[in-house]
Amino acid sequence: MADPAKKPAKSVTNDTELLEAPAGPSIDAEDVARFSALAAKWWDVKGEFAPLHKFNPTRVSFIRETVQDHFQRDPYALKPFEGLRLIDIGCGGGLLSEPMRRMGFEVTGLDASEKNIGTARAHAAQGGLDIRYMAQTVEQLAASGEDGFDVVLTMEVIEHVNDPESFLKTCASLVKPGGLLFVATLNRTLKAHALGIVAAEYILQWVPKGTHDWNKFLKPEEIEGFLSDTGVSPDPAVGVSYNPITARWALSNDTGVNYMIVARRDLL
Ligand SMILES: C[S@@+](CC[C@H](N)C(=O)[O-])C[C@H]1O[C@@H](n2cnc3c(N)ncnc32)[C@H](O)[C@@H]1O
Ligand SMILES: [Mg+2]
Repeated sequence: MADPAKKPAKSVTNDTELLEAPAGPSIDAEDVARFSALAAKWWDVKGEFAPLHKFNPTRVSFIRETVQDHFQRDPYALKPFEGLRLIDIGCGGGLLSEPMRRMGFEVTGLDASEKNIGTARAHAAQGGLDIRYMAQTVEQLAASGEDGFDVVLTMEVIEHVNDPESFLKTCASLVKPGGLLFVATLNRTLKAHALGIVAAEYILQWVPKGTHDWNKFLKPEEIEGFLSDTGVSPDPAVGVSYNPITARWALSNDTGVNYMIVARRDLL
């Protein structure tokens, strides 16, 4: 297995680690291979994906509250989202797909890495969760004539793709009339470089070195620009910040490091 700290070779054809990654305009094969190499670690709360586990409760409750308000669902229901279709694009090991299924959504989890999908499937089966997992690119799914989704999630993925604009436009095309798109990523600021890369990868070593490329981080206005002619309208970005004193993540007004954007498609 490749050492995730070391960048795999560039060539797609000469590296077996990379062969399993489907090709497509948004695929950064090197990046997908880095996640594949860690596939077994997705559910290790103390492993390489510890930060995702740590901020999962914050983003899951944000999604829950936003969807509840938007679709006027009962906040006290055990499974408030029954009857709604959700797709988790770049689902990795299913850290979001699973809580979404538990809240009643009919869930499709899609990832470019066959190995990640293998981990996600095995974990969902252990928990008795019925989730449709697919090792595909979003472009392949969109081209297959798939019906739209009430909720489209692409969380912590866009900073890992090539051609983020075409990737996001394809994601937006999957949102049904009246539906929602959630995008989460890191901002291209000096602060995000200091905290998201220098601190997280080198000082605290929360994630393997090389996990992120600062040049691929996006400013909220760039995401808004990509969405401008897609028919989905973005709300203002919401920050997600880490408090080093309480060691907790929370929503905040500071979009300078991690942030999420919700965009809405009008009903026909
Ligand atoms: C940081 S992980 C995020 C996982 C998950 N969304 C979460 O937040 O828990 C990024 C994931 O995106 C996947 N990925 C990268 N580029 C992709 C693409 N173009 N299409 C689909 N998945 C992609 C990787 O394989 C990896 O599993
Ligand atoms: Mg990331």
